[in-house]
Amino acid sequence: MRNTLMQQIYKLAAEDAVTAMPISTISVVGVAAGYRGKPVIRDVDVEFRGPGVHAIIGPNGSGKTTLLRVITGVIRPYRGDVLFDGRSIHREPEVKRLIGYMPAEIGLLPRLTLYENLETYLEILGYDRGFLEERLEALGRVLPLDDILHRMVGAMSTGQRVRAGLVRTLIHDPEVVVLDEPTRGLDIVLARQVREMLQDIARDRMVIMTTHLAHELLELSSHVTVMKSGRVLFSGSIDEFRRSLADRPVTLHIRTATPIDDVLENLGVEFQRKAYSYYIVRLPSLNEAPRLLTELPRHTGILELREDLDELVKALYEG
Ligand SMILES: Nc1ncnc2c1ncn2[C@@H]1O[C@H](COP(=O)(O)OP(=O)(O)OP(=O)(O)O)[C@@H](O)[C@H]1O
Repeated sequence: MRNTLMQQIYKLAAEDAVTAMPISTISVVGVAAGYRGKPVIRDVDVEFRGPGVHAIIGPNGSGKTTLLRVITGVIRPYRGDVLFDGRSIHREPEVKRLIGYMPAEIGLLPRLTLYENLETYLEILGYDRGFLEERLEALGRVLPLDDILHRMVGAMSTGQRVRAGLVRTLIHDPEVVVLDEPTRGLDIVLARQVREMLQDIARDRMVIMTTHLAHELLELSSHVTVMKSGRVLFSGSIDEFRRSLADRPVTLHIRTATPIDDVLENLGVEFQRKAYSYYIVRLPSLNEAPRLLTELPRHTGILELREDLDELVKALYEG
């Protein structure tokens, strides 16, 4: 087994949290929600069951973030409810303590240090300072905190801010971890580290996250929920989703450190070189992506990778 960061964190968490019981089911029941009285999600019925990564995908503006906000109790639905093993997050506020939520904007106050953010956050949740020190000691044994703990959040680099955001998200040892595009804006190496952490967390806990990246979806997720125009179009296992994608082509935009024409030729994929080391690769099916993305780093650095998951989802559900 890999001795990664999160395995260690969760070993510690298991020692700390003797009484914690994993949440086995989150049920979103008949939810309509939105802003200023206007619903942006409607008739949403979906269930997240068991440990693993539950990905929510869908085009921009389809309501993914709004759904996460309803699940985490940040906004109240106009209709319906969200039940954590039968307990309503909207009617029983203590249920919120079971969740660690990292919004797309990370959710830290920029004028405070990480430490001050953590103090404020735990105070809101009703924990005392002793608990903060205890958890920091546990997390600090495995997650580098020295360079970020007393740094003002507004002065952090993107990678530091995401690391700080994860510390804040995990500080109260949550049963359910909810993340809005956690790898957005990260370089390839850091994004991979974050994915490894999430995989480890998801061994025994529920992780619910949004993504726009097809390869991230296939690499990480056990379950997928597809949203479009505020409604859920599909919710099921990654295997069911893969089967529905089996014959769909996908286009990847890849920038590499050095040219890789011969590597791509050997892999037998269709490609166009647009500039010195910028390629457009057309795969016959999205299921081919993991093979390609495992092979390429053996030959050169990948500087940038984009795939149009939205386009794929659109093609799937409109055509
Ligand atoms: N705070 C807000 N106030 C008013 N409208 C909002 C607010 N947040 C989101 N919306 C609107 O709700 C709709 C759904 O947005 P949401 O952010 O949930 O979608 P999304 O699927 O997460 O999009 P993206 O992929 O771009 O992050 C959009 O039309 C958006 O403009």
